[in-house]
Amino acid sequence: MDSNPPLMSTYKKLLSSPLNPCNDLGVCSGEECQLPVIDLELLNTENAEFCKTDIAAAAADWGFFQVVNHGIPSDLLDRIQSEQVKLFQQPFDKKSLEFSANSYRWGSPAATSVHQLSWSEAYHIPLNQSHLPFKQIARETIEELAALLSRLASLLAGILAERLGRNAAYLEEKCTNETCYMRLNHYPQCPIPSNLFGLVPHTDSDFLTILVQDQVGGLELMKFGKWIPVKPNPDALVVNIGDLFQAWSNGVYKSVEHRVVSSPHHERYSVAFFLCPSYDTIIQSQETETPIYRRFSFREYRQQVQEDVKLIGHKVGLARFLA
Ligand SMILES: O=C(O)CCC(=O)C(=O)O
Ligand SMILES: [Fe+2]
Repeated sequence: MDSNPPLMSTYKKLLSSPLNPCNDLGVCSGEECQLPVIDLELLNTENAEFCKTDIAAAAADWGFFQVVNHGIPSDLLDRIQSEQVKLFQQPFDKKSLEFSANSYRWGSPAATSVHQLSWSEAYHIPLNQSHLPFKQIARETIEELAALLSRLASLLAGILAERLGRNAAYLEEKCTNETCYMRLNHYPQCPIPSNLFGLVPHTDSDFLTILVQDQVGGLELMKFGKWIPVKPNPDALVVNIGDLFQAWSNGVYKSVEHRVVSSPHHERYSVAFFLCPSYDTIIQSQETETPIYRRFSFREYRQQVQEDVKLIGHKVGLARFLA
């Protein structure tokens, strides 16, 4: 019994349509880049202030950076990886029958063009649930990782807030398990020779995201108008700024577009942690600044994103919230 979702048969028509050539996705052949690497151990030394400055500079220049000495034990990362393999290796029928559309996604249900097609499957794990939507994965492993990533995300968000001269405790107070979530991603090997998207280009609708990825590669980010592949670093986690931080920082920190390109040779796994505030949190820049964006609540933002995806097939994001 096959464990991979029936992506090929479902999208056969779309993939063979001459109106939809899949060789023009702008898949990059550019050089892999080494994102800024921040050694978090420095926060415990007399160089802590330099380290914080580097974090804020990376968030402003790149919107993406890597962290090493991040405090997540490597054996926990190994454990989550093998749990994830076990979970996705279950027969597809079981995965699709057992889990609601809210907790399991495969492909791109609404895709009408290859540009909207994601060659992947994913589990959504809200942290406010006392039970996981599935029994097949060790709950303790997920909870252990979620707790550590949540602490790390708060630490980084606090530093980024402080560097803006804003109250560092504010984000900690607003971003609780009530709305934060994790996503387990699986990108099956893709037999189409001209690579398709594993995950379509997007920005994240949160304050910041922490990504645990394996060594396969495929993540790319937009910089200087070009797609740049991120070289996996076995010791590092990838951090990226989301839309809410871009708005809250009045454009200082950048929510950068990113995507995953599928591989014809390897499958790939990743885990993402999304730092989100409670739904009624108001996102606004400091009063002393001329705002780029109008003030909005996280609830309003999420609803608008969902509405846009439903009505026009993609997220518009912050461009809808200009002042
Ligand atoms: O798997 C990856 O490398 C990126 C995942 C991602 O961007 C997301 O889940 O929002
Ligand atoms: Fe993302």
